Amino acid sequence: MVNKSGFNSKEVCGYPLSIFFIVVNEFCERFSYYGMRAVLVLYFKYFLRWDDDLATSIYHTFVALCYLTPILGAIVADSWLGKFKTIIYLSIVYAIGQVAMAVSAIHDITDTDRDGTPNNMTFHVVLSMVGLFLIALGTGGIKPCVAAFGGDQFGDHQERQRRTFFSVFYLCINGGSLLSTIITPILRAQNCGIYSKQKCYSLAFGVPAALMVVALVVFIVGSGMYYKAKPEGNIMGDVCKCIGFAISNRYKHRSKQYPSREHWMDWAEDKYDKLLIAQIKMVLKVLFLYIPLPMFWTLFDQKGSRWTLQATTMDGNFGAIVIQPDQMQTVNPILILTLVPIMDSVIYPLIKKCGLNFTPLKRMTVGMFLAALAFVCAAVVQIEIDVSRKHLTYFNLTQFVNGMNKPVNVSTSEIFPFLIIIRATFFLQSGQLSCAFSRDFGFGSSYTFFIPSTLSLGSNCQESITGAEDIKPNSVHMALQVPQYFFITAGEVMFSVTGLEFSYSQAPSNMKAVLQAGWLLTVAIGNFIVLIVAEVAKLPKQWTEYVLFASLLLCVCIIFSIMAYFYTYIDPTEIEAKFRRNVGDDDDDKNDKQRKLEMEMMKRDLDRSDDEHYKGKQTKM
Ligand SMILES: N[C@@H](CC(=O)O)C(=O)NCC(=O)O
Repeated sequence: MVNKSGFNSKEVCGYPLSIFFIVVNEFCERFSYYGMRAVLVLYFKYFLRWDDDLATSIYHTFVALCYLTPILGAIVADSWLGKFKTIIYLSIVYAIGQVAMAVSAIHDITDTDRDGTPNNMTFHVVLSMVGLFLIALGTGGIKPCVAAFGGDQFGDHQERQRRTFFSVFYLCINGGSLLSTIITPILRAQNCGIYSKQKCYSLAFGVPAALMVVALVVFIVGSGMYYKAKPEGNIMGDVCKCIGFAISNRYKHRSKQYPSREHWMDWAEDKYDKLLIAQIKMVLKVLFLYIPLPMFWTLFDQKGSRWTLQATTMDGNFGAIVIQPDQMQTVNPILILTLVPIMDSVIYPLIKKCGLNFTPLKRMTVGMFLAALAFVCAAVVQIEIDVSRKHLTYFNLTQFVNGMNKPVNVSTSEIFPFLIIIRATFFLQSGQLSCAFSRDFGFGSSYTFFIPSTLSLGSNCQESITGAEDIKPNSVHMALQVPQYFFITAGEVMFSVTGLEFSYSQAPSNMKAVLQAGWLLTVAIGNFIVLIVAEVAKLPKQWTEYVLFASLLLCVCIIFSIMAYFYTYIDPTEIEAKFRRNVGDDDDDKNDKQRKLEMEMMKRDLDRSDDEHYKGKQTKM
């Protein structure tokens, strides 16, 4: 198959073979990203021993950084390296970051006294922060490139196949996210270590690191099959320069003696192409509409922080399986995989049949409302938890009272997680004495075990050791989080999937990437808002913070619906064609030299008439 640029690519069932490598790459990369992110907040809390607020703040700073770097990636790819090389180089940076995270979580490295806790926490903090910075640079940098690189592989005659590719691409994102969010919490819950056994964060970060290496290798293997478009020049730079010129030119002509122009961007006409100005106007119109959007992400991204911390205070016993708090996040991709097809093939057509015009902006407004509703549900669940007063911690606190007159060494290994309850086995070691006993725990419970003075060589520890329950297990079930996950995911489908499509359809042909970067920027700002609101509000009760966020989004939702009401949908292709036709008509009549001459004369005439006009105004005044 020969694509639009004359590139001859191999095809399978009408699809370029190269996209197979891109789709697999995306699956592995998203596995790596979401797998690492799923356990991140618990790593901060239980490994680095940060409090909930610091853990939440650093988590959101990291997510914000991941969505700020796409601008950097887009600039590097468009103006310098091209998409292929940008993906390769930034994927290497990304993989190094993931490896740094895995190494930072090996407690044995600084556990000099071998008591199970790191002795030099600064080393672990610094290494993990460097790792997170590299990951943010890598994942954000490649984000606007991979999907666009996939789109580039199709010819103009393959519109249908390209659309299918983007759907499969989105499903791969959520497939990767779903699998990793199930697997990494399981790995994290294992015990591992050289000198002492601790929760295995190093493995939970190590597997995503390995998957990132796989993603890179798969992408490189496909190298010979890709169509690699040359960098088209820095469109983002051109846009900024043109806007800058319009502003400075407007400022230079700020005096009332100069006639105003229809749009402030028209002040760029003195130097820039009319088509470019028209395209920038379209982009600015959409960017203006983006202003309230970060608030949606402020709520949406808290499922990885506040909601995961909330789940640690709940009972994850689902009968046949025990769900880890960080595994609750899988509800989101599961619902995405089911809701997207249902919405597309049932709900939206049904609404259309009822004669309602459910425009993209209306869908996004409803999506915001649903996210606010999700936080109302989270607040109700939080009140339940607070009332139950059994929310100390998800981890079982265990202490031993030693009745013997010699020291006893106790170690433990837990059997996780596909059991109805958590069963912990303890190993006791004191001189010649060595025995083991097992106990079942409920989530959040705390026990004290008594080692009797009579314990000796050959004793049956299972029977001899008695225990007392200090804190009863968490009683509020994790299933209560399902409604809040349902509303936030339904909101995501209506808001995010529609928003992406809206941004694409309203963007001029050469600025689709600019608007994608703008869209991703709203996610970054949303995550910064979490930090600001949480810091400024400093509410004593978690449920009041949820209500505050729900109220803020509701207000923003009302503002957005008003803005949306005044928005008029455009067809960028038609507008661009109109401008090109005007230039084309000129081309038919004039040769290059003549046109240049005419332009010069026109400009001189304009300058003269402007001068006269201004002079005239001055005399009138
Ligand atoms: N629904 C999310 C994935 C998740 O949160 O598990 C999604 O589709 N995100 C888009 C992305 O590009 O990661």
